[in-house]
Amino acid sequence: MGMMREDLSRPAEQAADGRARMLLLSHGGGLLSEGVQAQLAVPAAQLGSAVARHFAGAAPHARLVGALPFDRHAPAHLLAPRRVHDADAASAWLHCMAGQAAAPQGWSLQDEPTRAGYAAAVAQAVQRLQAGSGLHKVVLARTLDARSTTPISPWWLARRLAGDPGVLRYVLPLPVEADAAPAWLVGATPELLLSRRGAVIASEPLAGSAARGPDLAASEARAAALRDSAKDLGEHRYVVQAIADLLAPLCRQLRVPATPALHATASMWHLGTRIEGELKDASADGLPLASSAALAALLHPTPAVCGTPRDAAAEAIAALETVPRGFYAGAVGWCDAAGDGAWHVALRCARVQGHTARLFAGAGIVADSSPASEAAETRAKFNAMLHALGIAPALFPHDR
Ligand SMILES: C=C(O[C@@H]1C=C(C(=O)O)C=C[C@H]1O)C(=O)O
Repeated sequence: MGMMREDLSRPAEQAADGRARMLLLSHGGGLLSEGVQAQLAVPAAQLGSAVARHFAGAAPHARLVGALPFDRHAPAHLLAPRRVHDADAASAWLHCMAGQAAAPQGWSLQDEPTRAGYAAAVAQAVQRLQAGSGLHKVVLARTLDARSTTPISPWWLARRLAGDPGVLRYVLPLPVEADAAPAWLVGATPELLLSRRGAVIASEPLAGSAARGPDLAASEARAAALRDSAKDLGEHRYVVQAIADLLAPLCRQLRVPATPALHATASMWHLGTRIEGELKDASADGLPLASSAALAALLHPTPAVCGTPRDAAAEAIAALETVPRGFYAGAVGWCDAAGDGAWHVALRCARVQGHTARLFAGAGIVADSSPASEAAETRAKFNAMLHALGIAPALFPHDR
């Protein structure tokens, strides 16, 4: 079912606007892909076998790059690039492309839902969670459309997101309708879904959050409160448990720390747990180890972005959210023919198309969540992107 499609756009055009380039860049490394040789557009459940079939007989360094959408049942957007460049080349390309773009200006902002609308959706979720119907956690997101009077370059935006050692930046060209303007998902995510190198795997889920902010003492106090918060520790535990339950049967050993650590980005505190394991040697049975893409598709979406249990939470999201997530809260990454690779949760991002950047932010809701605090948390999660876009906080729609 590995659907192979030839890319029909002209290479010269691709080179000029960067449409067929995907970028991943973190403190530890990165890549820049170029061109499209083939595409894999299957849903998560079929991804492992489609990736294995795609790589049958390929050289070990051959790679797939791309993303899984939030919806497990929607097709992934994976590409076999013509070339893959290293982190230095990726960085140089970003610098060059960003340098050719002007800073967007003349912003107008529109939130959907409004803060009050979001708080109302959280209140409805809390009712469902308290009703004892078996739903334990659901992650609800909201969006903010930032419109500029001038075009927004995804490369300019990705360069503006530099400087935070706790995140991985990404620029992902998105599939669009034939006559639509090109679109990208651009972001800086702190969350590792799954990495695999040989038999060694790691996942570092985050859940439970607080804003950092400029006042150091207040920020430290919020971090200390987060570490002790029963509500946040509970919210976090669902994620760790779900990942451990899915990985344990595949591993000969799996280390799951009993308590989370504090994880910082430039604007947020999170509770994070680094899970590490070693895959069972399945090759004795003549089976290859599950690829990083197959493992990412198995875990996705975790309760950090969807909820617990997964299907009931996805249903609640479909009922309570008004804007489709698309690739927000999906997974971005790469996998090579040996199965190694890394996949990150597509958070702290904007869908950039023409003059518009649609920002997304969500928060995990549990039975004792407060609608006002969850609205404030999502507002804080917009900050990194608002700052990168050069949008003054005062422009943010007033609380309604
Ligand atoms: C959903 C988002 O973040 C996720 C939700 C978190 C939480 O509920 O505390 C924390 C980190 C992420 O796993 C987002 O940034 O949009």
